[in-house]
Amino acid sequence: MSEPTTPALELKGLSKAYGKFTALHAVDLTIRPGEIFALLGPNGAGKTTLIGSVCGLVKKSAGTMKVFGKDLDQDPTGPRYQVGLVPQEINFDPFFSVAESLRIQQGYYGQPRDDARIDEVLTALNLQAKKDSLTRALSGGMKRRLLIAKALVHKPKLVFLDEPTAGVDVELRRDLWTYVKKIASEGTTIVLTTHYLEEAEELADRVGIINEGRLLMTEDKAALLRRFGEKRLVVTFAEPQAAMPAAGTRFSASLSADGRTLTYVERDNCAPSGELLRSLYADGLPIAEVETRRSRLEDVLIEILRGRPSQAA
Ligand SMILES: Nc1ncnc2c1ncn2[C@@H]1O[C@H](COP(=O)(O)OP(=O)(O)OP(=O)(O)O)[C@@H](O)[C@H]1O
Repeated sequence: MSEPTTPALELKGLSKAYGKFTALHAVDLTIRPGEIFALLGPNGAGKTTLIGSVCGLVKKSAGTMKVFGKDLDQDPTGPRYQVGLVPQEINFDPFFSVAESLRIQQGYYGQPRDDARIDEVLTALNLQAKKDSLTRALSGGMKRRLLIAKALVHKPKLVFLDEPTAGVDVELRRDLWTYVKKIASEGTTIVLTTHYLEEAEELADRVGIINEGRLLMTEDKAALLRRFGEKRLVVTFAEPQAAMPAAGTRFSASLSADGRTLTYVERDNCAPSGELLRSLYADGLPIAEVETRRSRLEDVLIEILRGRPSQAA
């Protein structure tokens, strides 16, 4: 049996009320060290409130929060030195240069000046050429790169990325994905919120779904896609079929009203769609086009938020 490891983050009954409005309802969440966890949910679900509570930007109403086993009520500052946050909003002093603002950040986290680390982060985020520019002279995308550099320069062990690639170009998205994977492989724990589900699909080991302040589920991404996902085979015939072909009946496929397309939904424990296709060819049906489509995280999330998963657990 493996040794129990101390979670990177442990939330128990975390609640937040803004006046009469409850933004977080007793959230329990454990993040394992070294994992990339994507917290997904619609606008206003409570993602930023959760992250803000851990980072000390939001005052929780109830519950406990532990970072690497240390209770933030008992020590609100020490454990937070191990945390980095990429906030949604750009928040730096426009009068410092890029390098200066990173040096200040190192000092703020009680670290000695480390120019090599600054260079490393700037290179990883493709910002090296702007090292001596004033931050106010950066473009929007470059500002976002700097925001990420600032969150990482003190080598945090737990990093929150709150919509890190909102409104940025494809190149930064790719750079960031590569860098996030690299630091995760070196042991950094990442909690990510994103509305780009492709981003969660690319990066996350595990996914949590939050809605209206309630954590609905947490699950390994691959298992979630297997459990709720489906594969769809759509066959278009060159000539309309008057009735469902025999093979389609055997596989419980469906035929469109105009007889032109046959659709087969393949789920776990179903016969593979390749078998149906082979039967259709063997029966000499006039197949013009074949298309397959696998559920993406986006499809799964929509189903779960609608409260009617495409397949029961
Ligand atoms: N300072 C505040 N005062 C009152 N209500 C607030 C405050 N901050 C957040 N809220 C409310 O709390 C709820 C959760 O907001 P939060 O910013 O955590 O959502 P989110 O999941 O991060 O959304 P988004 O995806 O849009 O960033 C929202 O209904 C929001 O209006």
